[in-house]
Amino acid sequence: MDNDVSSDLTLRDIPEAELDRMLDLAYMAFHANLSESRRALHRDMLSRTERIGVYDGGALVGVLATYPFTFSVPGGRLPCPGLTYVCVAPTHRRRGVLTRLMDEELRRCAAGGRPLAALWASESAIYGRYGFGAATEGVTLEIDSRQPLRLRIEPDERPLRLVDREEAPALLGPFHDSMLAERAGSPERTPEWWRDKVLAVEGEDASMSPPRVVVLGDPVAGYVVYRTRAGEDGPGLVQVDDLRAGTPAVAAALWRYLSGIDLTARVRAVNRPADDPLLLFAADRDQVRVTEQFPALWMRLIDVRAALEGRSWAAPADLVLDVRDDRLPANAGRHRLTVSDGKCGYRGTDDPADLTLEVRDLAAAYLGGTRVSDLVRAGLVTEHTPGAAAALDAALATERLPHVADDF
Ligand SMILES: CC(=O)SCCNC(=O)CCNC(=O)[C@H](O)C(C)(C)COP(=O)(O)OP(=O)(O)OC[C@H]1O[C@@H](n2cnc3c(N)ncnc32)[C@H](O)[C@@H]1OP(=O)(O)O
Repeated sequence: MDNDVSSDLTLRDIPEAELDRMLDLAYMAFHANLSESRRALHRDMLSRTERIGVYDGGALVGVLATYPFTFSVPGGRLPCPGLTYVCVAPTHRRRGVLTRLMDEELRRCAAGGRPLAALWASESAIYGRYGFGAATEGVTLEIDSRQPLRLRIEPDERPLRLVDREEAPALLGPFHDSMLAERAGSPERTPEWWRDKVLAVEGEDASMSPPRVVVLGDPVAGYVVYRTRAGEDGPGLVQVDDLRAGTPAVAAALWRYLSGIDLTARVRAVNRPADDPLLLFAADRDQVRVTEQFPALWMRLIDVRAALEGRSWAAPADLVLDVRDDRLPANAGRHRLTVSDGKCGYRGTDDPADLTLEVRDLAAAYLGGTRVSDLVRAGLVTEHTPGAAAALDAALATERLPHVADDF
């Protein structure tokens, strides 16, 4: 694809002075028409990113930015840039501009010693070719709250309290951080991320209220960030942006609170883990429905060895993986994965492979969200040694499904 880019296109860093041009391009590509205050917020957030652009003469025609995230992986955390604002001018689409940006970004990640990269895709067809696999899934849950939420467990009866937006990051940050160990797949949140993203007064959907923050327990045992919208002719909607609870009883108390808010008849949590305990402790599954299921975080193993050695492992294994990686050939070829005492080693070998797989499929399985044996059954991974996929699954297994609540 690189050859398709005409020679007068150049790639370089986007300076801060050009943030408005970058936003103009992004709003055009995403068909957005945003308020001045929202634009100012985006400008501020973009100023904290690394940015690369493709220019046609003086015109900016393609952009890509990265947030400097650290992500939870099983048993630890690893540097993992979050790719965002990926867009190409409609006049320059399908000429290899994205490929050029992406190859440069992957090269920078590798040179900078970043073992992983992650993104949310606007369309699922785009990023597999660059070695990204869908590593976490989200589900949308809807509660019919015209009736009180019926539960099979006793909710925590401690009082709930509303917290100011300004106080929330300092109060919730340490609790949120401590919960990251429970599930892989989430970025650590800085105070700026809380302020500008999670708790932005004007959210992505301008029809929703500012965020409300409700906390249970002191010290914090659980919290919810939600927004509401009045109904046109009837009861309105409660939209849950973020809910975390230390125990099932605390989760039950928060869901019951949300379901009881006056003048609303529906609670919608757009992005929850597929193994959300609410689906089990709801007494009436007709009252709580899964209305959508979607790939959430797309992950790229930039340095397969560092990524594998940087997570913890659930069962011993001794397997030769033959990894295919066209874009970062340092990852390609046969490697022996040996796991003992929860740690793995990964070294090049000439021994025959037990499994042959593309790096995008290894990324899908990396956080424990996709089973390698399912990928074998789907014809995507080749199992040369019977039982090898099951052995790798046992080693990769995590107690809970990975999940990311933060989109970016
Ligand atoms: C992390 C994020 O920010 S996600 C947001 C992504 N951005 C958007 O959706 C905004 C609107 N879309 C765009 O700006 C552009 O169409 C982009 C960025 C998706 C693609 O940019 P382009 O420069 O056109 O991509 P490029 O020409 O490098 O395409 C490379 C390959 O991907 C394919 N491809 C690109 N976009 C898509 C797509 N949306 N769906 C399916 N295939 C696609 C191309 O056909 C091409 O395939 P080939 O190598 O087999 O020929």
